[in-house]
Amino acid sequence: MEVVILPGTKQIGALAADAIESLVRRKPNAVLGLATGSSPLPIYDELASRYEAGGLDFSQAHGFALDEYVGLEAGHPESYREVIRREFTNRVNIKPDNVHGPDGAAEDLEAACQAYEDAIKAVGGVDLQILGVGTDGHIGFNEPGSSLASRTRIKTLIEQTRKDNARFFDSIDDVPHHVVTQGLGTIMDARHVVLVATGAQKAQAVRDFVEGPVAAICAASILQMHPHATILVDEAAASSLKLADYYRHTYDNKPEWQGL
Ligand SMILES: N[C@@H]1[C@@H](O)[C@H](O)[C@@H](COP(=O)(O)O)O[C@@H]1O
Repeated sequence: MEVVILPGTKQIGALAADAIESLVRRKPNAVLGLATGSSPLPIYDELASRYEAGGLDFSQAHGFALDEYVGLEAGHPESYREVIRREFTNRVNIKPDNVHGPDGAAEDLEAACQAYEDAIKAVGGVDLQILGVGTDGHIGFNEPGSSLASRTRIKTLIEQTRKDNARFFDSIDDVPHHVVTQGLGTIMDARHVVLVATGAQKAQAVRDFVEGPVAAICAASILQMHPHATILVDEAAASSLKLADYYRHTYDNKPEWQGL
């Protein structure tokens, strides 16, 4: 796990975009794992401006969303399918048919979750998975207690997550209780994961998953077992890390050829 402490969201967006740009240049049909929430927005903004400036081509790339609410009608502006479209895929030249999300409106959710796993496998798996983290340490919608080996499935949201996400809805009553999410096992299959956390409200979760034990009570801690996990944090989100100085020293002295 590599922890990179950066001054702010602009630098975080640029560094993550560098990793995605070099992947897409190396492998034009790269498979990107796309996350919602506010944390990845600087990455999407940066990728959209690099695309507009010319030279960054997503025409052969694929995108797979992490998760989705259950029970929102198709086209609901806060369904993650719409959010991903609005915040990222509509702003670059990725083909709409190449962008997928778990189907939270399916009649048979279990079959839809299996079909999603199959679709990811069919394109060869995710090359780079973008992640945020919830205040309770969830990634995707893998709430505390999620099996560390879980696959795409239905989950029930913890009240705190519904409160955290209520800002996107008219009221907390409109936030669904159920979601479908890639499992921790699914996320762990991605070849590179890049997690972004910013702001003091994430400091505890960051400390728990980076420096605490690997445990289902803090789902993101499974990333300690990932061979290529990059954690991009601002100073506020890094403020509770015991080894912050070591992470800074390591990154400052990193050989350039290593990349992210
Ligand atoms: N399912 C999403 C997560 O993928 C995201 O990481 C989390 C944090 O969001 P934010 O980045 O807005 O804090 O929110 C939601 O619960």
